[in-house]
Amino acid sequence: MDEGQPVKYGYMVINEGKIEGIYEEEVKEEAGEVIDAKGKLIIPGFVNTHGHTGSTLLRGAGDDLPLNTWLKEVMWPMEQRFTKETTKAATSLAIGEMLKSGTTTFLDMYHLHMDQTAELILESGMNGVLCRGMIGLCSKEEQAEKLKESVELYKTWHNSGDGKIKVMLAPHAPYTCPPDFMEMIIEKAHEHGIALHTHLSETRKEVEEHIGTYGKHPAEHLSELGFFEGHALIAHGVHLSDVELSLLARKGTYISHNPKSNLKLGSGVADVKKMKEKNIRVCLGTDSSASNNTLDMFEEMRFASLIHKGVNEDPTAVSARDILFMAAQNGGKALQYEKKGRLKKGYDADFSIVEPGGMHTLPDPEERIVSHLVYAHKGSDVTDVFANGKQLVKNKELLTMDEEKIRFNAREALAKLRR
Ligand SMILES: CSC[C@H]1O[C@@H](n2cnc3c(O)ncnc32)[C@H](O)[C@@H]1O
Ligand SMILES: [Zn+2]
Repeated sequence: MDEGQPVKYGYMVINEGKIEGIYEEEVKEEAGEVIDAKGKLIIPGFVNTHGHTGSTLLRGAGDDLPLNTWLKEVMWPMEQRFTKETTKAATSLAIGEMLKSGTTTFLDMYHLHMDQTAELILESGMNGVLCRGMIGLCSKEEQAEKLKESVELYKTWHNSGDGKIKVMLAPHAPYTCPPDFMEMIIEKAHEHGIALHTHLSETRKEVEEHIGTYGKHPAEHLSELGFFEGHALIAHGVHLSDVELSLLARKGTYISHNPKSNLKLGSGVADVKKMKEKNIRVCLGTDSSASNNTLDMFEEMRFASLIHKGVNEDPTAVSARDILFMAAQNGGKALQYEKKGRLKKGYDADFSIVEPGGMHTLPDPEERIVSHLVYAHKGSDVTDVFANGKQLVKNKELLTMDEEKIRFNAREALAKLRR
């Protein structure tokens, strides 16, 4: 399903992980396996462009706090106690949840055990972008060590697993990475041609403090340091000035819009209507389940579609098709996958089958299907999921992961943390 393209009925042929073709007539050629999705919807796999899978066990911890307090008093003290086992339990749970709700590609910004995350992604069959999140509130030696680790991660994993895994460099945010450290990271990114990802202008407080300290807005400051000269993706962008938005438009920077997290932390609402008017490349992310609290891209799509209509008092602010485009096709581009996020010949066979029969999606004439996908469907309507042509979810069951084990390990790992 592409932007502006109608819903189609037909037959999709998959070969060697790619979409070989989509036909209106039945294909008579012999097939290895035929999947009957009659009466169901086939949609592109979602691309979740911002999250922290390692934080998944903190779902429901530290509710009702603003970002600054939430990070300093809940997240960071808890995360300091995370072991490799904790992170494995958390990331496995996140991958399972994402897969079962139709996400086939995600970006993970985290600072612990990213090699293990890479292994888990490959085992699951999903696609993932690894970002070793760097917080620079430490000694110069530690900063250098974090950057070295990030570059190592790139050298080891970028484009591995037949291109399933990618790596970006990720300074956590301008308020945790002083300009000289930020500059070092940007230089390394340019030296190796690595894309950059960071949290940017998420809260009013951080922007005001940045202006107070440096006399300039954070995005303008990052631009001076060269952040937007290569491929760049920022998360949030809730408090960007008009000048900054125009700058990001000019630079072709991607913005991961994370509406549920922004609402839950009381950070505000990004001006997606204006971003659209300025032709900024917007994609969608959940952030972590500690600030969301689910990783269901259907929910993210619904919030993204509704809040901008409400805040702008304009029901045309963002359409259902705009949102689907952000959740799949633009996400694929933001994460530098050339052929993801579309059901089109030559694209990777990343798709989900969605059950249309629930009472919450009836009646369902053809012209309302896109509307239903954004305004009515939920992740639990996904029955089957494929990535790179391989089936990963069948009849709502994970094929490459042991769900019982994931559930047990998540509870156990949290219990251990609390002991
Ligand atoms: C060092 S990268 C991982 C780091 O990021 C924290 N985090 C999670 N969500 C957010 C957010 O919305 N803004 C800023 N930082 C966030 C997470 O807890 C990890 O410490
Ligand atoms: Zn985040």
